[in-house]
Amino acid sequence: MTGPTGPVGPGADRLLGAEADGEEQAIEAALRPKDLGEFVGQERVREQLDLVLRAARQRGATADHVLLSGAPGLGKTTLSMIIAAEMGAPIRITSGPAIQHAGDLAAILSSLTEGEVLFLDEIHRMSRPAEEMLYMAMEDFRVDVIVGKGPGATAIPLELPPFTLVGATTRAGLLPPPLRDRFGFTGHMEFYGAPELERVIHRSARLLDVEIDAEGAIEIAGRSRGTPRIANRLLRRVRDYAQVKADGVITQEIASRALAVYDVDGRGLDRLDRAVLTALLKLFGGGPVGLSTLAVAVGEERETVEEVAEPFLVREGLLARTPRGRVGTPAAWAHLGLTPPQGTGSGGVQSGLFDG
Ligand SMILES: Nc1ncnc2c1ncn2[C@@H]1O[C@H](COP(=O)(O)OP(=O)(O)OP(=O)(O)O)[C@@H](O)[C@H]1O
Repeated sequence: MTGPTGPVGPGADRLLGAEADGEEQAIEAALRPKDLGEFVGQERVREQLDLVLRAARQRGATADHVLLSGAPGLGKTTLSMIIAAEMGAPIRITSGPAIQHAGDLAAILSSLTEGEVLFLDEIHRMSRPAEEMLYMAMEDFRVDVIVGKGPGATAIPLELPPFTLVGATTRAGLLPPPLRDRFGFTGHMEFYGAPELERVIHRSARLLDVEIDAEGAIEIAGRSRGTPRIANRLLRRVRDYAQVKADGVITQEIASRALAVYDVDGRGLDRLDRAVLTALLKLFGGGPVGLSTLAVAVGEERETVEEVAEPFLVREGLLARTPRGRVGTPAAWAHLGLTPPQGTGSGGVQSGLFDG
């Protein structure tokens, strides 16, 4: 289907998606800061975590369990690896969706060594029985392994070595309170400001052996949606452009030209984001319009519009979710250089349709 700005399609370019794909993971590994000193930004979490880890080291104890919450690509995996490195401990990495049965978790827990860090990504997506096993493991370093079925089933207690669980979630609110309460420390990762993203970009450029000037880094940082993973990804695409179309050096002009080729606009919106906004403003006069209608208009699934495009548009103050549907804000009209019709569209915003 064709949207108001041309075909977007289910495979719409997600250069700005915050998830990492397979190939990217290897590059990310090379760009990961190795200790707290190298980790850019997140001052509060860094300072608090530094205290937690230092105190544990001084006591010669295993660090308390740590919960990290925040959007994808903000550095939760990186921080879990830093925790292990700072504690001089090995790390085991798994994720909630990979643990479907309590037995899967028992197998992992029983093979941990003393002091080991277990990183459990997307911890909110673990199955219920596994979650209940985790409660006991976190608190008492013990699990009950159930042998047999029905009335003849018996629980065999299994002692575990002390370990540090680092749980990561994009939605701390989705965690059941008994699980949340068992973490000794919770760090909430915020989106990064432009100066921090510039530091991430300069650091990555050094590691990738790419020459970039201050303005070039500012240009990329401004389009990175507050997310280091996206900043690193844009840097690599701009590097390609600089290498093929210029002398390899990234300046403001090169970054700007490159990102125009990749359809990333000055504010960090990509094709899908702009298609959604354009449909909302041009076809529906700024709304309110239902999510399903908006999705059909841009030729995407409801979920794609809701989960991929909208969070950033809402965060940027360009789109509002109201009880009567989606509404384009005055900032959206301004961003696309359009004039709102009199008395409708963004008028909905002024007449108090916001739901919060
Ligand atoms: N504070 C930081 N300083 C420098 N680089 C960072 C920082 N945070 C993240 N990065 C870089 O961003 C990329 C993504 O980080 P990471 O994989 O840790 O994110 P994440 O929050 O675990 O994402 P997800 O939840 O999607 O797995 C990595 O390449 C990492 O090097």
